[in-house]
Amino acid sequence: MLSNVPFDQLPAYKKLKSHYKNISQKHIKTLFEEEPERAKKFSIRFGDILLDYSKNRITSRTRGYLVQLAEEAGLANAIEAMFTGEKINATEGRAVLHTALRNRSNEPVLVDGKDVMPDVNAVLEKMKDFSGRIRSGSWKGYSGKEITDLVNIGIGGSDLGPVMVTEALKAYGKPGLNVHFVSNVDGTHIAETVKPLNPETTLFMIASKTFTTQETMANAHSARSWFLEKAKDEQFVKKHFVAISTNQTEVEKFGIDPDNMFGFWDWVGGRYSLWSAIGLSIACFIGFQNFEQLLSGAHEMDKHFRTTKLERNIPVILGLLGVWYNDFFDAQTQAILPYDQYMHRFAAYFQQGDMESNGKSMGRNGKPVTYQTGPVIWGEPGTNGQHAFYQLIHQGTKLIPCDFIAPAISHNPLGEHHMMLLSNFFAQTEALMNGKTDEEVRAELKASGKSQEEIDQIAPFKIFSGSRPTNSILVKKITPKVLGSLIAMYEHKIFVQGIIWNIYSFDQWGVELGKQLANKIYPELQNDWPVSNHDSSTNGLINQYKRWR
Ligand SMILES: O=P(O)(O)OC[C@H]1O[C@](O)(CO)[C@@H](O)[C@@H]1O
Repeated sequence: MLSNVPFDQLPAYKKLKSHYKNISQKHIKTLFEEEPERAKKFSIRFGDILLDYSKNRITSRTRGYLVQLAEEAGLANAIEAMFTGEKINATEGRAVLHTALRNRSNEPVLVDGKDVMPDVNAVLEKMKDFSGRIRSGSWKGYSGKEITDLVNIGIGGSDLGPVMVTEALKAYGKPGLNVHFVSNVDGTHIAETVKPLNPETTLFMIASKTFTTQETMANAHSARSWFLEKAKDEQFVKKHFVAISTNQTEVEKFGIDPDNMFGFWDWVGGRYSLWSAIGLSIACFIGFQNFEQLLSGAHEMDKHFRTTKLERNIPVILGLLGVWYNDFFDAQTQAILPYDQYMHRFAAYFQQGDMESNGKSMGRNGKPVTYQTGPVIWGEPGTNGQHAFYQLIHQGTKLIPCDFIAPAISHNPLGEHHMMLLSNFFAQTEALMNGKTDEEVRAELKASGKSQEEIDQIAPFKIFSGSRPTNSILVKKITPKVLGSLIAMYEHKIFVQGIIWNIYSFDQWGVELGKQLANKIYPELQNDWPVSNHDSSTNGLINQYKRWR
C-alpha cells in the first residue's frame, strides 16, 4: 500500500518552505564561491553516465531536507511495492511492472502469485526469432521478396517510444531496412508514409495495447486497403501484418493470424511499454542483441534505483530537484535539451512519459491536491534550441530548470563538429549559472570603444541575472545500453515525483473525455444537417465546417 499523506502536510515540507526563504536569494555563483568543490559533492557517476547537479540552487542542507521529504512520503516502500508487483496503479487495479520486462536477472516477479518472467521471456524469444527473420531476409512477402520497409502503426505509448529509440539509435540501424511510424488519424500521415512504399516489401506492425484506439484502427484499416489494392488476396495479409497487443480477440477480428501476434500484459503502461513487444520495430531495426543491450541498460538503472541510498540515487535526486523548483520556486516547466541530433525525439517522448503520468490534481487520498504537480515538459536538441528559445531561458521572467544531455563521443565524428557542439553544451550551463553583471557588461562595452552615453543606454539590456539552474548529464556515448539507462532514469524520476505529490502516476483518465466527445461528434459529421445541440461556439464551428467541406 502506498501512503497517501498530502505532500504539503509532511514535516519536511515546512522545513523546505522556510529554508527556501534563506536560499532563494542566493546566487549559484555564490554557492560555488562558498563551496569550490561543489561539483564533487553534487555529482553522481553511474557507469558511462555522469550526472553533475552542482549548478542548482541547493546546499547540502537543501538536499538533506529533500531526502527527508522522500523518506516521509514513503518512497523506499513505494519503490519496493512497484518492483514486487503490488497493484500500485490502484485506480485501474493493476501492478506496474515495466521493470520486469527488462529484468535480465530473471529472478521471479510475482503478480497475483504467478511469476511473470516465463511469459516475458517467451515473448522476447518470439521477438528474437521474428526480428532475425526480417533482418536476414528469410521472412518473405507475398511475392517472395524480402521486407525492406516496416511501418509501425500506433499512437501515444505505442508510437513515441519506438520512434524515439529508433531515431536515437539510428547509427545501429540495418542499412536497407527502413522503419516508418504512422500515428496521426489525419489521413496525410498514412498517405504520405505509404506513397513511396511497395506493398510487396512492406510489413505493417499494428501496435495497440487495447486494439480499439480510434486513430490506430483507422490507420490499420487504411493500410490494409492500400495493401490489398495491389496484393488482391486476403490470404496475403498474414505475411504483411503483425499485431502487438494485449487484446487477442480484437486482433483476430481484424484478420491478423494469432501466430503473428506479440502479446504483452495489463501491468505494462502504454507510456512504459517500449521494453515490451511494442519495441518490436526497435528490435528489427537495431537487431535483437542491441535491443537486449537497451534492456540491460535499463535493468542496471533499475538496480541502482532500487538499492542505492536516496542521496546517491540518480532518479531520486532528479525527482527531488524537480519538486524543489516546481513547488518552492514556482517553476512551471522543465526543459530537456539533448546535445545529440539523434536524440531529437527524447523530449517529445518524455512529454507523454511525464505529463500523462503526473498531470494529475487528485491526491491518492481522494482529495484535490493543494499544490503544483507535474510540470510542462519540453525541449529540442542543442544547438538548434539556442537559436530559438534559449533567449527566454537566459533573460526571460520565468525560471526554467534545464537538463542538458550530451555524449562525449559522437557517432559521426566529422572534423571539429563534435567539439563545437560540446563547447556549446559546456558554455550554456556556465552562462546560465553565471549570467553577466552590470559591471561586466559596462567593462565589455567600454573595451569595445563605446561612449559613456552609449554604455548607459545599452548596458541594462545586456545584463543576465544568471543563477538559472541546470543539470548536466554527460555520457560517454549514446549506445543502446546508455540509452536504456537514460530512459529508465527519467521513468523513475517521474515515479519519485508522483509518490511525493501523492498522486497516481500510472492511470490516464484525463485522456478519456476528449475521446468520448469525439466519438459523440463523429456521427454528427456524417450528414449535412446543421447541429444545434452543443454550445454556440461548437455549433458554429461544426456548421461552418459542413458548409465548407
Ligand atoms: O496502445 P493503445 O491502446 O492504442 O493506446 C495508445 C495510447 O493511448 C493512451 O491510452 C492515451 O493517450 C496512452 O496511454 C496510450 O499510450
